[in-house]
Amino acid sequence: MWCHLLQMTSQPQPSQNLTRLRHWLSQLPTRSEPSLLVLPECALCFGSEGGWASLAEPDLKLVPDADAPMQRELAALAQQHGLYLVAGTLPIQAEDGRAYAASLVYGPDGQRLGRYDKIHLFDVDVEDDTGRYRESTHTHPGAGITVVDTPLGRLGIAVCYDVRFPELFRALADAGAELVALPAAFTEPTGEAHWEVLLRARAIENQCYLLAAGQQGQHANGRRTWGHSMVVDPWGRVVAQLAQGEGLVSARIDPAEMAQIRQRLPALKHRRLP
Ligand SMILES: O=C(O)CNC(=O)[C@H](CS)NC(=O)CCC(=O)C(=O)O
Repeated sequence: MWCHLLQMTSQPQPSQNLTRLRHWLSQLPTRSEPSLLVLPECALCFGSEGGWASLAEPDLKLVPDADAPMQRELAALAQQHGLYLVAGTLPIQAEDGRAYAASLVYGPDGQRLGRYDKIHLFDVDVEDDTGRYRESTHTHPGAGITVVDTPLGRLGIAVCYDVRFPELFRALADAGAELVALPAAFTEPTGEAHWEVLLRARAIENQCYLLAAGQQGQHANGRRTWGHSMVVDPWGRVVAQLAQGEGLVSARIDPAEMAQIRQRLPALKHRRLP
């Protein structure tokens, strides 16, 4: 079975980004078995000053007749292309005027299979042109983990800065995750220093696939993102990668190989601390 990552250079307006997304979906190989596609963080609306919370939609599962064009379009695209889709993140309204950074998962019939809200928010000072990141001013943190069963295996979700918190990935592994999708928008300096090491460490220590789809390039607000979207296998090998530019990254998922790694090196069973 195949998984695909889409690396994007998303802009503030959903319509522009949807055009790019439709283009890349048309480039996907047609296969008889369903595949999985992971989009980057903020795939449909990236870096609009104050725009994030104003674009926020009600959760369509909770308010089925809501005006929620992004959620309706993503569900329709998953169905049209017969994909399991991890739709990056999009803003879902929070009670306090901020928005959750929600990563929604759709099945090939367009049904929504899960929602994960980014838990760890990027309130960090970085040595780049932006300098000061304070994600929590417009984003409400999530509070719980999410796993979804797919034909490729049990899929956990984490978002971007979450990759620095190994306890989240251990909780996903404890919940049976065999693949973890990671929509991201890493900064250039932190990406260059840490991105690949963090991804490979999370894959090795939890003996799972890491499916990390990043933003890359220059965005409307002047930010530059690191890209290097990659699939890491449970042995920690980078099996597919796109350093720069928009595009698809594809890799085969091999559940039998993962089972063999877990059997021969049963570190997850050798844990002695709680
Ligand atoms: O705000 C937006 O428009 C899109 N969201 C992001 O870019 C998010 C929050 S600012 N970025 C990260 O979490 C970077 C993490 C990172 O770079 C690291 O952990 O080193």
